[in-house]
Amino acid sequence: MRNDVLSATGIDCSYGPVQVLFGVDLRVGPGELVGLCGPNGVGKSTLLRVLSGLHRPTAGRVELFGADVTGVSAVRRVRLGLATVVGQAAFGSLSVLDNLRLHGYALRPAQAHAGVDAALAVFPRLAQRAHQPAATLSGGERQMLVLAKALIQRPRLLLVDELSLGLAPIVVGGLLEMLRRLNATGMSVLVVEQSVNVALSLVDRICFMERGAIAAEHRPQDLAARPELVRSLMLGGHA
Ligand SMILES: Nc1ncnc2c1ncn2[C@@H]1O[C@H](COP(=O)(O)OP(=O)(O)OP(=O)(O)O)[C@@H](O)[C@H]1O
Repeated sequence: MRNDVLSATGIDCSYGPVQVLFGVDLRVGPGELVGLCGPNGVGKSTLLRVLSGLHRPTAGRVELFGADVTGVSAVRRVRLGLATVVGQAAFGSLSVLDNLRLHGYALRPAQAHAGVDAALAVFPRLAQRAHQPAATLSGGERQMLVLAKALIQRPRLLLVDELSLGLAPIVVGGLLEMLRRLNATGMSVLVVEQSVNVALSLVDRICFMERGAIAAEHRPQDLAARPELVRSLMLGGHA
């Protein structure tokens, strides 16, 4: 579809001789918040790596904002408006502010400055800790820092891998609220989530992977009264 912000069609992907993605089709529309769930090892993170340009598919096509980016580098995808949030990596001995500044290195100074200010405005908690070494942040604050870094580039599409991993529910609740607010500003978001309950509380549409492909797609409201279906989709083997 022409106005999709992200469209992946027929994606195959392998690690050496082992194929892990089999003809994946996935799309994210403008302003949509889409979840990607499924059992461990089904290929969710691999798909995210393919979408962000970190791993080359063996077949298929990836389009971002209507442009074919299948063979395009991760850096050029960032320039087109894509940001990816994976893990909680930060330079522990550097301050929160320096971590953010470092992330804006590829931007013009004025742009980087404005990007850092905008990111800190989204996360006042980080602004309070701007001069603290990143190593002293809590898990939730570190997750805020990786989200804030992604925001510096002012992305139009945000890919998030495992936002809730290892975090207390109250911390996750705060991060979800942040994602909702960013989405409300018009930013499209694709989240890979291990917790189906977290995903269901957040997204407009949820895609379930099974055996390296998208096996089902639902609106959260359609799943509210179908816990058995949700369980089988999360365990795999339903298709
Ligand atoms: N760098 C790699 N080299 C070889 N195989 C890999 C590599 N990364 C992942 N795999 C394999 O590819 C398959 C898909 O892994 P992937 O991490 O994409 O799944 P996932 O759905 O994100 O899993 P999880 O929910 O546990 O993070 C798994 O069988 C995994 O062992």
